[in-house]
Amino acid sequence: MPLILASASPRRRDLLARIGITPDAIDPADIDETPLKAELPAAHARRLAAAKAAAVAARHPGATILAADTVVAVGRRILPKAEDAATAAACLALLSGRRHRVLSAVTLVDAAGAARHRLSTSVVAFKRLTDAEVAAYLAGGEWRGKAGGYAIQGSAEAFVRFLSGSHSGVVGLPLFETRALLAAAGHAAG
Ligand SMILES: Cc1cn([C@H]2C[C@H](O)[C@@H](COP(=O)(O)OP(=O)(O)OP(=O)(O)O)O2)c(=O)[nH]c1=O
Repeated sequence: MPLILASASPRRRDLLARIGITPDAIDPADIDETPLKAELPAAHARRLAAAKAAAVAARHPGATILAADTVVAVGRRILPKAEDAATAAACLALLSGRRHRVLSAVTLVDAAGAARHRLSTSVVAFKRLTDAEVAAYLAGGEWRGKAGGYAIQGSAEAFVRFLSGSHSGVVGLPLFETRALLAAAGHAAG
């Protein structure tokens, strides 16, 4: 049965390829990603992954749909996706010298329309960032479109003093959880 990746993120496509899965189609959900009032980070990631999968499933009856959502959180606070340098700078100021969580929720809707969910939680600790490090990182542009204003798959990995959890989950698609969901729906991963 066809597999649809409900994501505009090229990182998610590349991560899937690492376990030998090429989706038959890519159909981004394009839903409203605004957090609800007082919504906690894990609930937010779960809700958005489920909503992306449901929106795309409605367009592809009988297909398997895979969707994910990644959230960077400091305590109960959800950091924005950085679309401009000022937002990225504010995120980096918050992350400098402390630990944060990265929550990646994955939803798979099977051919019969049943949804299954998994959540990956990672803890990441950044070094204390100097003004020069922040300025250089902002100039590099890797933060654009990234939750929390950084991409661990790029130069920001050099800021990471400690990581516990799932590296692929921080990048956007936790491969352990994704493989389990795909296998349960009859899609063999490498
Ligand atoms: C923390 C972190 C996030 N990110 C990215 C992954 C996601 O693309 C993005 C979080 O936004 P998401 O809303 O999870 O995903 P998206 O809007 O890019 O794509 P779609 O909703 O269509 O699936 O941040 C990294 O690439 N590296 C990182 O280290």
